[in-house]
Amino acid sequence: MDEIIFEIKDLCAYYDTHRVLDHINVQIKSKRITAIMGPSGCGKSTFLRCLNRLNDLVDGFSMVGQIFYRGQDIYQIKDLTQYRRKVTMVFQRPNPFPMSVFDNVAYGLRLMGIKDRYLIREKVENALKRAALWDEVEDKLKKPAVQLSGGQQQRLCIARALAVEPEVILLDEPTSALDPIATTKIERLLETIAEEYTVVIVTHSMGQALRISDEVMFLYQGRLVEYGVTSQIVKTPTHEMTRQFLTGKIG
Ligand SMILES: Nc1ncnc2c1ncn2[C@@H]1O[C@H](COP(=O)(O)OP(=O)(O)OP(=O)(O)O)[C@@H](O)[C@H]1O
Repeated sequence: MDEIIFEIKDLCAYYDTHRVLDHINVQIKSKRITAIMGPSGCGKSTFLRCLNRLNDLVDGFSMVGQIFYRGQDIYQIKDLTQYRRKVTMVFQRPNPFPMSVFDNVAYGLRLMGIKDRYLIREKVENALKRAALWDEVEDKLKKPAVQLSGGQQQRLCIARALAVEPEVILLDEPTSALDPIATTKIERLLETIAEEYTVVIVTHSMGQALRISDEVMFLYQGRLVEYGVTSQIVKTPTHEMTRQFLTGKIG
């Protein structure tokens, strides 16, 4: 039986009075890659950001409905830092901190109160290896992270997320600023980490969704118009909007 990690019940989201998510009901499976697709402005990023409450501080944002993470209503959670350690986010543009490669990955570990230098070193190395970056940076650990290439910086951000041992990695178009080679490396990496983690990714690329995702959610004007196994939906979409999106008539 597939384990459900997120259950979203009747989620509506608003910026002031503008409704951008419209009665979304969906369950997201654990240790799978779920892609969120749909035309520009349909609410993909807003949905993703709801999953770790990143919209909380956005002016004018409000929502109704419920999001359960492992059965717990996330809007009842008091310790958001702890929650965001479990449900972490990687953004569209790589955003390494202005510090060394090593310190970027060690940052969250130190924040957790880990002081043992050997343990930090071991966890940093491990995270960089899981992010398929170790071989490229093992002799650059003390160099500023901003000196890495864009693709390396994005894998560093993924390593930073992995270091604190999350359960879910949310990614908002993580490859849109990268070239095809860097994109392929990130896609391979996501496929590998999905054996251990739940991955939810916003992507504009049908090819990317097909290559890496198990399930896909199609949003259209804030509504979830289709959800299911990616290969099946691509072959036989049931909704007219999905069909139009797949054939490039809307995008
Ligand atoms: N901070 C904000 N304040 C007001 N409106 C917003 C804000 N952020 C997003 N919106 C609006 O909410 C709607 C959904 O935006 P969202 O970024 O979630 O869509 P998206 O599908 O991710 O778009 P894209 O593919 O272009 O990134 C859009 O109409 C957008 O203009």
